[in-house]
Amino acid sequence: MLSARSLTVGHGRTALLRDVDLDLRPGEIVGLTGASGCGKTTLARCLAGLAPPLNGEVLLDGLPRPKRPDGRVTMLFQSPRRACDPRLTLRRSIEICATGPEIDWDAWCAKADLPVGLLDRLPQQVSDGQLQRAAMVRALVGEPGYLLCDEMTSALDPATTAAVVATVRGAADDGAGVLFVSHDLPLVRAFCDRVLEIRDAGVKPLGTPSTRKVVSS
Ligand SMILES: Nc1ncnc2c1ncn2[C@@H]1O[C@H](COP(=O)(O)OP(=O)(O)OP(=O)(O)O)[C@@H](O)[C@H]1O
Repeated sequence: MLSARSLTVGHGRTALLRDVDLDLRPGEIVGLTGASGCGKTTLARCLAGLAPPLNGEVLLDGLPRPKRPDGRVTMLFQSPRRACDPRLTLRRSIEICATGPEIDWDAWCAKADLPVGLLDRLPQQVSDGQLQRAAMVRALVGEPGYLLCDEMTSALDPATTAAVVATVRGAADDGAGVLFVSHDLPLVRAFCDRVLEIRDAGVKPLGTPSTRKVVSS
C-alpha cells in the first residue's frame, strides 16, 4: 500500500495541502480532482518521490519510501514529450524500463492500442496520443506497484482516451494501485473505484460511484 501520513506539500515555504492522509491500495483506481492550481500535481510528485514533502511522510507497505524514486512507483504525465528522451526510438525507451529479459511487443502494443510499426520511430515522428500510449507501455513494462497518472488523457481524443483508460484498468486488474489525476469529472466518476477531491487545502472523498466497491480513504 502507498500511503501519505500527515503529509504537507507545497513549494518553498508555501504549503498547498496540509495533513493529508491517503491510502492507495494494490488493484484500486483512485481518482483525484480539484480546481486548477490546487496542488494535484504537487501531491502526485511527492507520492512518486519526485519532490520532498514539507512535512509528514510517504510510506510504501508501511515503511518510509526510498528518498530517490525507484521502479515501484511510476508517474505518467500530461505531456509525454517532457518525459521522453527525443534521441531514443519508442522501442528503445520501452526496452530500458523493462524488468523482464524479453518484451512481448505484439501483446503490449495490442494492450495499449499502439501500432507495432511505430516502435522504431523517434518521439517527434509520432503524435501526442501515440506517444502517450508508448509512455504508458514504458511505465507498465517496469511492472510498477503504483502508477500515478497526472492528467494523462487531457490532450487525447475520446477513442485514445478509451484505449488509455482500458490499459490503466488492466494494470489495476493485474494488481497495480493507480492514482488518476484528472479534471474530467464524468470520466473519473465512471472509471475510478473511488474519487477524492482537493478542497480547503486537504484531500476529501468526493463520493463513490455506485457501480464500484466502497473503499475508505
Ligand atoms: N516549481 C514550483 N515552484 C513554485 N510554485 C509552483 C511550482 N510548481 C507549481 N507551483 C504552484 O503550485 C500550485 C499548485 O500547482 P500544481 O501543478 O500542483 O496544481 P494542479 O492542481 O496540478 O493544477 P492543474 O490542474 O492546473 O494542473 C500552483 O499555484 C502553481 O503555480
